[in-house]
Amino acid sequence: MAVGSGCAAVWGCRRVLKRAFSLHNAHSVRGMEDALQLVRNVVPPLTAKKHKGQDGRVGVVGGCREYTGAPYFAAISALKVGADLSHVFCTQEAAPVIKAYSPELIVHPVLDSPDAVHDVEKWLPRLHALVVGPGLGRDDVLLSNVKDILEASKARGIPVVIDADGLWLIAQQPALIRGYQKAVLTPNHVEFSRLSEAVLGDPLDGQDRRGAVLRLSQALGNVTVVQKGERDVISDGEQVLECSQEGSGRRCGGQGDLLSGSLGVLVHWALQAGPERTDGFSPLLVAAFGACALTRQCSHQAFQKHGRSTTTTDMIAEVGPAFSRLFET
Ligand SMILES: NC(=O)C1=CN([C@@H]2O[C@H](COP(=O)(O)OP(=O)(O)OC[C@H]3O[C@@H](n4cnc5c(N)ncnc54)[C@H](O)[C@@H]3O)[C@@H](O)[C@H]2O)[C@@H](O)CC1
Ligand SMILES: Nc1ncnc2c1ncn2[C@@H]1O[C@H](COP(=O)(O)OP(=O)(O)OP(=O)(O)O)[C@@H](O)[C@H]1O
Ligand SMILES: [Mg+2]
Repeated sequence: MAVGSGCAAVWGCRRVLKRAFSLHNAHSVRGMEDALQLVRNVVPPLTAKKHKGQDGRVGVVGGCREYTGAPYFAAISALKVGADLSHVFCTQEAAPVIKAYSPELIVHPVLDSPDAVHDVEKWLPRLHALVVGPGLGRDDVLLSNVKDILEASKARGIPVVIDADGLWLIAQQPALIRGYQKAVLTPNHVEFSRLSEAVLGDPLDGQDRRGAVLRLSQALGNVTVVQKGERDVISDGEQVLECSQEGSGRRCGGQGDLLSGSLGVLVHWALQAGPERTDGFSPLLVAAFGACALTRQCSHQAFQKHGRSTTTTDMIAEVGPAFSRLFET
């Protein structure tokens, strides 16, 4: 079934997509293919008619004394996926380090300044999406600034991807994000348990990952949740998708940052395309599926070249070829 043209009814697509997206059963490749096609539907064409910035201006909020790699990975991934401009809002100390990694990023050393919230807020009208948390750390002053930045982003309707220490903040104050339908949370195993405990008071049920992700999303007022793992489980509180695109056995740090940065761009593209292009599925669900598939494909391709020595930098070098392979076929 070709989703889009060949799919007569949204409900037909839904039935296909609702089947487990596992490569271990006969329907799965077809299910994965259908979901990949939905992602293809939202990728904007490259034309001579566009101006710089139209395909995405993404901001990453993170980067402190300890962690400079994570915000770099997220921000450069956004650019490599196809954003036109990628900003990093980090602490003063982290800024020169991040700038030195890449001349392609716009780096603002503002997150620990007395006017941090104002300094970020003035950029918000120019941003299409914000990725909050990679390498943020857990300093109370920074977290308090980020809380206000999140409130300001919500007030402007800016889509937010929340990852890493941003999820630590949400676990302390779930109300910050509850009911905000333009938010996607991307917890790893430990971050998911922490959120689940904080929001539902549940210890994680490892047997029923789909149910656990669905329940967390519902309890947060249909915020989209991506639980990363052996399979990535994604839910908006109504649908559950699983992504089992082949990755690799390499679990080096930074892969989640690649995912959250990519997702920043894909969320913008999917929202811009709208539900008609995603056959009635939530654009954020489709964007999340795309970012998961892309990250895993990067891991797969990098591992084929570098084996055990694969690092996130090797994966980022695969973003272009992996994207073409998955979404430009
Ligand atoms: N190069 C860098 O600057 C990097 C910085 N990072 C940053 O490091 C900070 C802390 O992130 P962490 O992810 O370490 O979060 P946590 O500080 O919550 O630590 C999670 C711990 O759980 C462990 N863990 C992960 N998956 C697990 C699983 N499935 N089962 C059992 N244990 C598991 C990890 O080894 C880690 O020690 C964040 O700001 C993050 O963005 C990471 O993104 C990695 C790369
Ligand atoms: N056991 C696994 N098998 C295959 N892929 C996995 C496995 N665990 C995680 N992944 C993939 O690795 C990517 C990052 O997930 P991970 O759980 O490592 O995030 P993270 O801990 O937040 O990473 P980071 O080090 O960037 O913080 C995701 O695309 C996920 O699909
Ligand atoms: Mg992480």
